[in-house]
Amino acid sequence: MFRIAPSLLSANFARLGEEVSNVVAAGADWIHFDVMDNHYVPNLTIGPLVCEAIRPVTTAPIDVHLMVRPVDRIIPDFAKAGANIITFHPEASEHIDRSLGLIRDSGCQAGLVFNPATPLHYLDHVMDKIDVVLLMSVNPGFGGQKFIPETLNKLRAARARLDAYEAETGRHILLEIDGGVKTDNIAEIARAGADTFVAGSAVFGAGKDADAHRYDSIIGSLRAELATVQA
Ligand SMILES: O=C(CO)[C@@H](O)[C@H](O)COP(=O)(O)O
Repeated sequence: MFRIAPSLLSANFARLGEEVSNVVAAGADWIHFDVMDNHYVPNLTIGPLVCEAIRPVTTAPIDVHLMVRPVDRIIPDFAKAGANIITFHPEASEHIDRSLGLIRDSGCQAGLVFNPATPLHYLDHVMDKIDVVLLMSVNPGFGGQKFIPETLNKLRAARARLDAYEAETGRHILLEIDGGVKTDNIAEIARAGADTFVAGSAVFGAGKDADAHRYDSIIGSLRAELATVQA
């Protein structure tokens, strides 16, 4: 099963609730929520207050991607604000195992995020505490960047690793991709192993005026491309 997670980073912030309802009505599976701190990444976005504000608007899972350092003190705030999934960058955490535990203990699913040049070995020893692996296919901080093609090899390596883990334990870990996902590359990205697709500018760039019909059309096109791939 494939999941599409529009990234709010490219949404119209003046009409955020409406944007959330419209993309979910158009078939989005998750809402991707990018948290940037102007410290770990050179940009500043939204926090727990905004997460709390959109929570009543949808029952779709809110997928919080923390691009912040330090990580731990903000985790309980997002859990209280209604996040369902919380992911963070291992190099931004002092104690990766502890941060994953904090997320799980607060009732959310937990994941690690890998920048294009961050090695997958951060997964060693913590696989049992992970629900999602998120690979960045751009350097984090901004929407609208171009997909970095080398990410396809990294996806294949991550897929092999997660499949081997599932064969051994019976536990499925999601493999999410984020950055530069469009209708013309989503099928290739799925064939490389991703099952969950963050798309910011591809979705919201197509409907800056919060026109729900445009979201139907772009999410429909992304799904049509995915339908050509064996899940
Ligand atoms: O986390 C990030 C950027 O740091 C992403 O979620 C982007 O927001 C994806 O945007 P597009 O590349 O799809 O426009």
